[in-house]
Amino acid sequence: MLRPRHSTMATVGQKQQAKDNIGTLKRLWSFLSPQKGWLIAVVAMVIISSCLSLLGPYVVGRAIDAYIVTKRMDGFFLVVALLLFIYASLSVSTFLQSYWMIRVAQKTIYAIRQQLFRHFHELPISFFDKRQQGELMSRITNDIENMSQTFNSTVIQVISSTLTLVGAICVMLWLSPLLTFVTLLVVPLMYIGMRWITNRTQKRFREQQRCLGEMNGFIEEVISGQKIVKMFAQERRVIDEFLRKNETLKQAGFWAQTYSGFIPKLMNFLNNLSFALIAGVGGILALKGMISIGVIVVFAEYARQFTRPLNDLANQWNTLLSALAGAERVFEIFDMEKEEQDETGAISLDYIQGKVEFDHVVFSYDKKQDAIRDVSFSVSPGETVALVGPTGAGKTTILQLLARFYDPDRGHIFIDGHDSRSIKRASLRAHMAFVLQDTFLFEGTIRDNIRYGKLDASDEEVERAAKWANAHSFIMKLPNGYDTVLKQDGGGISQGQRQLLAIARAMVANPSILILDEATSNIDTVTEMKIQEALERLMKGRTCFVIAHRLNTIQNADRILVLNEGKIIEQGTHESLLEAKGFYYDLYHHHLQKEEVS
Ligand SMILES: Nc1ncnc2c1ncn2[C@@H]1O[C@H](COP(=O)(O)OP(=O)(O)OP(=O)(O)O)[C@@H](O)[C@H]1O
Repeated sequence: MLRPRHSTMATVGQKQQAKDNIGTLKRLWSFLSPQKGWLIAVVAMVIISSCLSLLGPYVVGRAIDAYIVTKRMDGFFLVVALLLFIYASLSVSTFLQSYWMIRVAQKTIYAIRQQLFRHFHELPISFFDKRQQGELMSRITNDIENMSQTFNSTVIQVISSTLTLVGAICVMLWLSPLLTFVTLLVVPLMYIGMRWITNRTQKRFREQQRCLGEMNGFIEEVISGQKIVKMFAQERRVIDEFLRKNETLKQAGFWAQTYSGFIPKLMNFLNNLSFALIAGVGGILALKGMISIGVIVVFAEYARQFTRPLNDLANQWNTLLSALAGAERVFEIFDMEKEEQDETGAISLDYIQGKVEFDHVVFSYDKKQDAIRDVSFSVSPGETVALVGPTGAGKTTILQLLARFYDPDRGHIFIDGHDSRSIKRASLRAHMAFVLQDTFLFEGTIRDNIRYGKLDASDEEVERAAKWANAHSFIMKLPNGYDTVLKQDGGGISQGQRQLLAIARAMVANPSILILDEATSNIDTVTEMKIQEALERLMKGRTCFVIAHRLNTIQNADRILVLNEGKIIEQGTHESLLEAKGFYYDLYHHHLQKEEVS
């Protein structure tokens, strides 16, 4: 009873798959089409080389009948010279076809990679929040590489194999329809075998790519969090987890390769079968004088030429399926909705004073539970606001909304009186600088890392900012001063020094609004004092929002916003809040004070 239902579902699935594959191929074509001219040249070369490879055996067959069987030597050398010419031209045309195709492939892959990388930058922060870095990197590296290899060889192989097949069948039919029929007897077997195999391989290849992406994500996570792994002695658990992922990948890879490995074996068997049939039936026909020995030789050679392209097509089919699986994953990223475009008529602000207003702002990440619930407050230019509250209270979310990484679901945020939605995101962020807990430094010189805050800053500006940020003296002690190259993510300098560089970077940007997420890590007292002093200089005259952990920062803030469960429950100065003996009072006595003491 279940069987028919099952097979109907399978057919629907296959139809959908075929539709998806055609869709993916169409999208690939949109990337290939700018290279149309070169593609035409490649196809021309493929046609020439396919004709030449068909011509060779035909000339050999004719030579056997005309010269060898009849033992005539006149013209024999001419035939040899002709064969030399055919095979030399074949070499040249095959060289040109692959040289031009590689050119087309590399240009196309370059365009896809470029577009994908650009697209990554247009995606909203929420996209990155939900995904592993390594898995995304796998798409831009592995999947694209997979496509590149397919472009390099598959297109040529598919065209050349198809042409050779059609050409061989035509010549065979012309020479002997009966022997052609015998040769073609194996084709239905090939079709059935291939269908059986490819139905199984595509699923497995997709699974293999997915597992590879997942494993890359895991590796990336473990390598970047290696310190934490060691600190918590989690090596065993991590290795076990890797073992599980590796095992899944091995299984997926094993079945994908095993099924696809059946193809050449099947082809080989059918090849030999058709060879035997030609020899047997051809021999009988020759004995009866119906065909010549030369024709049998041509058929035997064509049978090889005939199954080889089929074999190639089958192999290429696998490569193509695997590349299509990769392409699907790449296009999946292209289909992700970009960060909302700036509203039409959105303005750019050359200068902002730094007045910030939240007006009944409500926001939820998952559209189920509100992270920010009806938050309203107003901050004057130059004011320093400390955000305090227990973990998950919504402090970071408020700052993310301010920088328009997300927009409120309800309510408004005004900057200098303009609704933040009416300001271009880039323009708004250009007036802000961030000094976050985990300072991200890029691979490059110290100078370039500071200059990241303002790309056109002069060397003098960079050094002035570093001096203000108390970073100059440690930079000068480094072997190459400002030209010292930092390893990826600032490896090679201390946590405190990284923070000083982050302050210098913000300083050079000269923002009107500063967003600080104070680091909680323990830093020696001298560096801590340097950071404190640098921050005070940086904050002066700017509107500052600080997720505060240091008592000192909180006490010095013009205003403290106390958050709990997404709501502002109290606000005021340190003294006034203590006097009120409310939530802040408890927080101060039970948490903030202790943290400071420790
Ligand atoms: N990217 C996200 N996707 C879904 N929910 C999120 C996301 N980021 C934060 N949240 C949720 O939103 C709420 C507020 O989080 P938020 O990070 O703003 O708190 P916080 O006060 O900054 O906490 P902490 O002091 O621990 O950094 C929490 O319930 C949190 O789980």
